[in-house]
Amino acid sequence: MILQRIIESKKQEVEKLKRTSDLRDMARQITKLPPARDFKKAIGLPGSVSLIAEIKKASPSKGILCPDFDHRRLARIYSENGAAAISVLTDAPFFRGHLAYLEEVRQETELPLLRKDFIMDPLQLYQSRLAGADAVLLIAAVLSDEELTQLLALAEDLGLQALVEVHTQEELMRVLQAGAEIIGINNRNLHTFDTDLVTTGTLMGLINGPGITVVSESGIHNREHIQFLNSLGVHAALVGEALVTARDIGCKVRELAGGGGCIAS
Ligand SMILES: O=C(O)c1ccccc1NCC(=O)[C@H](O)[C@H](O)COP(=O)(O)O
Repeated sequence: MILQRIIESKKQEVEKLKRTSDLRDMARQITKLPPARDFKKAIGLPGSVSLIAEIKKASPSKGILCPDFDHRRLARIYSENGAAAISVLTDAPFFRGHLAYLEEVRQETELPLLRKDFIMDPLQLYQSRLAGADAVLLIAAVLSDEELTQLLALAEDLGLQALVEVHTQEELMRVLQAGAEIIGINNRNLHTFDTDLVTTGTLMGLINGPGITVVSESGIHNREHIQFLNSLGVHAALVGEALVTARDIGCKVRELAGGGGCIAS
């Protein structure tokens, strides 16, 4: 499965990073930073679906999505047209992202920023906060219960919020048990890469605790999809491909964020 290949590559990347990083110095630098922005609050407005707009150059399933990719420009367009938060893919080998994109996007917008990567080690949380992230993605499928609990606690200590991603009922039960408060339901089947919003419909029905913010991720392309998610009570939609491949990106952001539509994009 692609996730296993990504994780093997990420483990090697993190081991290399550890050889050149001074965690204590990173922790010292973090104490000097202003507080992170409130990602959960920005995306959790009841009664509507907030847009988390993703800066995504490529994907393992589709290759290069955006040949004239410009992360700074995307951040400005997303901010000016009604996105509630921005997700920045920083994985290089599989998504052609870069940590520097996060730092540079931070200079373009005041919106909360999600670092989207494959986080499995505390060092990556320190690195994320220093690069300007307000929130990080934690993927239940690649973390044990113990790792998930530890990373959630450290993220909170560092002032980061965590979007915890699930694909199945079993993963959902694990992350609720671990105390996740922002849950991402990923509609992408990682074996086939097919997306189906029914995944959100199925898992959403199993979340009934108060204070949980739910994000539907992947395969969201148009206003009808957003309306369907709204009918389920989902708080936010995470969208990459439909935005970066749109002919008029600003229009597409407005269509998905509910601020007016666009024709033929
Ligand atoms: O995008 C992929 O092909 C992919 C493959 C394997 C693991 C993760 C993958 N995507 C990460 C994401 O979660 C998406 O970038 C995000 O949900 C936005 O999805 P989309 O709107 O469908 O680009």
